[in-house]
Amino acid sequence: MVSFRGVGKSYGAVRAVADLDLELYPGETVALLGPNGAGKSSTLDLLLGLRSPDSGSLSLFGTTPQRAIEQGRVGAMLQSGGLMEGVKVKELVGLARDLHPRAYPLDRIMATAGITDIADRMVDKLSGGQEQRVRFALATAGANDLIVLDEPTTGMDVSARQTFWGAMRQQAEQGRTVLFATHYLEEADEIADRVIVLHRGRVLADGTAAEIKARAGARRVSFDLEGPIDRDALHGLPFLTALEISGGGRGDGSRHTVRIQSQDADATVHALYGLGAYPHHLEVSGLGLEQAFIALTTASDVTPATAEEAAR
Ligand SMILES: Nc1ncnc2c1ncn2[C@@H]1O[C@H](COP(=O)(O)OP(=O)(O)OP(=O)(O)O)[C@@H](O)[C@H]1O
Repeated sequence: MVSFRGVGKSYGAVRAVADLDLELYPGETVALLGPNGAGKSSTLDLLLGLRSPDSGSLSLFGTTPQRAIEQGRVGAMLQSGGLMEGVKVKELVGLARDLHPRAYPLDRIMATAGITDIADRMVDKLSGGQEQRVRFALATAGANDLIVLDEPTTGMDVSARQTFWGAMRQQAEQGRTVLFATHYLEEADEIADRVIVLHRGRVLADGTAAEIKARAGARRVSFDLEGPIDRDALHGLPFLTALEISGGGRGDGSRHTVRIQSQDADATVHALYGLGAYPHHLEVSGLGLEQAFIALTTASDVTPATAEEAAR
């Protein structure tokens, strides 16, 4: 239903999207992740026909983005662009409803977005989180087949976020495709059934959150050490990608907690015993999505971050 073939987009010398191939299928909930400047917003702008590609081609529902939007197949909630001022919330949502070829009843849109209680508020008097909910109402004013959300929960409090994702789940259960860009990796982990990691305008990884975590390869190893520690020897352990040592006072008898990221946890632990160390509370676990994301993006950088930075 969405197809990018070799799509490129530059702004002057900045290559925001580079030779991007991407297919989205009906009913998927897809998270678009990437560090700042990775090209997420540019990709969404291209998808929505707000910008034209310099190279390659893209289609939505077998037609152009503009045509698909005219047909009321796409709803979007973007980061940029202010809301219309001088109108009440219900008037603005009513306007979006009137423009939608397959609109839902106004009460239902307002209730779904959790804005019934602010229906009579002026749009320019809303808090950041309330504005986001109104944007959400505008994106879901009718029966869209695809919903595109650029960092939708920025500024929302915990309960607003829960309401928001509950409503999005309902949309997905009704067979809609939901594509959202986010910096909240836990949202991607919990909500998306597919995660696409963009970096420097290209797809770096594409799969379920579990696949992305496995793809990062690294595992976490943590343990405590009693007594004096040899920091250089720990830094010299094989296959380390990150090392963090905490605790330990000035006295020799104190306990340190060591957290390691390793590309080969078995070999690292073996070498640790080889140092004559006796690790207590040894734990080996997979990476969370956040660490996997950092491991993947830093590994692909020309200048990788230091081990300490990667561990943070
Ligand atoms: N209108 C523009 N003019 C010039 N450069 C731009 C423009 N829009 C984006 N860029 C540049 O293109 C690159 C990709 O930006 P984009 O906003 O798509 O990234 P992003 O992944 O959405 O970033 P963020 O997470 O910070 O929102 C960045 O280097 C950005 O500075």
